[in-house]
Amino acid sequence: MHLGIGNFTRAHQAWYTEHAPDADDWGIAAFTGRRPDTADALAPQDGLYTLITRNAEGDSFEVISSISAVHPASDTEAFLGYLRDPRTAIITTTVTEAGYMRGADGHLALGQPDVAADIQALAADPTATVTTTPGKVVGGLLARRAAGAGALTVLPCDNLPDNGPTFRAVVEELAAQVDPTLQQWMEDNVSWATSMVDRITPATTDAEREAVAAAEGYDDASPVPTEPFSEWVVAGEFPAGRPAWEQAGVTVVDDVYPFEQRKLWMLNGSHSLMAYAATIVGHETVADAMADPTVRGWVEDWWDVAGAHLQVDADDVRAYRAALVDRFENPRVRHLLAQIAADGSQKIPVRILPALRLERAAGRLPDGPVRALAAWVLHLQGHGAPVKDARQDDVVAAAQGTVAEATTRLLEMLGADVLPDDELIAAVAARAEEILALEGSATQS
Ligand SMILES: NC(=O)c1ccc[n+]([C@@H]2O[C@H](COP(=O)([O-])OP(=O)(O)OC[C@H]3O[C@@H](n4cnc5c(N)ncnc54)[C@H](O)[C@@H]3O)[C@@H](O)[C@H]2O)c1
Ligand SMILES: O=P(O)(O)OC[C@@H](O)[C@@H](O)[C@H](O)[C@H](O)CO
Repeated sequence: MHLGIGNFTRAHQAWYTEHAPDADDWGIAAFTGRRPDTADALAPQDGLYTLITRNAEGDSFEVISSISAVHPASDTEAFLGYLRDPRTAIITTTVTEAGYMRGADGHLALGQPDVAADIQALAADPTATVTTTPGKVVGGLLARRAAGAGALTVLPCDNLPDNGPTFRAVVEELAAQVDPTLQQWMEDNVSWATSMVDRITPATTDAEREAVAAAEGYDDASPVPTEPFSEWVVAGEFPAGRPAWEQAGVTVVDDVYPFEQRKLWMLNGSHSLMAYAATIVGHETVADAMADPTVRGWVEDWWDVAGAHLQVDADDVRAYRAALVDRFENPRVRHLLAQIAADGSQKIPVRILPALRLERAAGRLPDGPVRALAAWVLHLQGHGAPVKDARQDDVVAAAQGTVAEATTRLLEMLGADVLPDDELIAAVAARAEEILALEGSATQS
């Protein structure tokens, strides 16, 4: 089962499952996370869609058939039905960082209205329709326990550090409010796996639909564009089995952390930096931003800092960084910075602030992470990409006033992995001024 079908899972988990040698034994029953769009588009195509791999030299097209059913998020009957079936072995998720429903303290946001409503609904009726992902999983596991359908694995595939334990914590916290007896059953029956996922997968536009029609001669309402590179690193137990993913290129390890830290800081960190800073300068896509020597210099500044703290050897960091340049410069992957900019309140704390905290602890204040933070503050003040955030009202309110005031409030609000101090605040304000001096310059040339 997959929760949160969108473009990424169709370029990644579904692609690995398609290419596993035992693919015929497996199928993915996918649910959208909130809106029914993807289910509406894919159901008439029997879950089939075209994956467009965009090489610098041209496109290749592949029909993916590993998604055997697609349901809207609201289809509770189907959802519980799969979990009552012992053949369901794995729940994967791509519900975005915001979908984990965590508060600033990292725990389940119990006061959040959707979370509170799910707890109330499940306590009254364990088969109730609920809307948050932790709520759905608790309802699903209650149904699985009642059906005696046995063990399974939960395998999150979102860009979050420690996504397995993180997801486990919010599910257990919600379960404790609904039915504390589920805890022991989960301990005996649920394996929480962790994964690092990587494949740059932009949103679909009409250009992709037209490309499929022109090259392949059929209409696909929902093709997925992606890059040639793909990586999936997985740790965990699969008591009910899994596709032979390792034969399709998945790396199975005991500890995902070094892979995840490298990817979240180097790739996603520089993505966030560009999403805020380069949209202020006037760029629209990652490739445009990378072609601007000033922005490229900002990215290199960030990589110098982030790379120095990774738990992988220096040669590996160099190779990863060189590969990222090629991936970001791929002219055929049109990855909109505005898409990456969403939900900074969930991303900045895991992509940028850990390296900044390490630098502050060592008495340093390097430009790379300070500039990324400054650019996010400016973004929240209305510069560059439009603000779209799971904590929209809170972050926009906190960002009022001067950059110094805004930065202080935002760092305090984020739970202070990095505490605001005078020197840091002055540095953020100085980097912000430099970025603002270039506002709109790319669109004026
Ligand atoms: N696109 C990429 O390049 C990429 C690469 C690696 C990892 N990811 C991970 O996959 C996630 C989804 O990316 P995508 O490109 O498929 O996006 P998408 O917009 O195509 O799909 C997002 C899915 O998440 C659901 N969703 C959104 N907010 C939710 C919420 N608050 N609660 C529950 N469900 C919610 C949506 O309904 C949809 O089903 C990302 O947030 C990221 O964590 C994406
Ligand atoms: O998908 P998000 O919103 O978590 O982050 C936006 C991008 O940084 C991200 O999608 C990358 O393209 C991806 O993580 C590459 O594997």
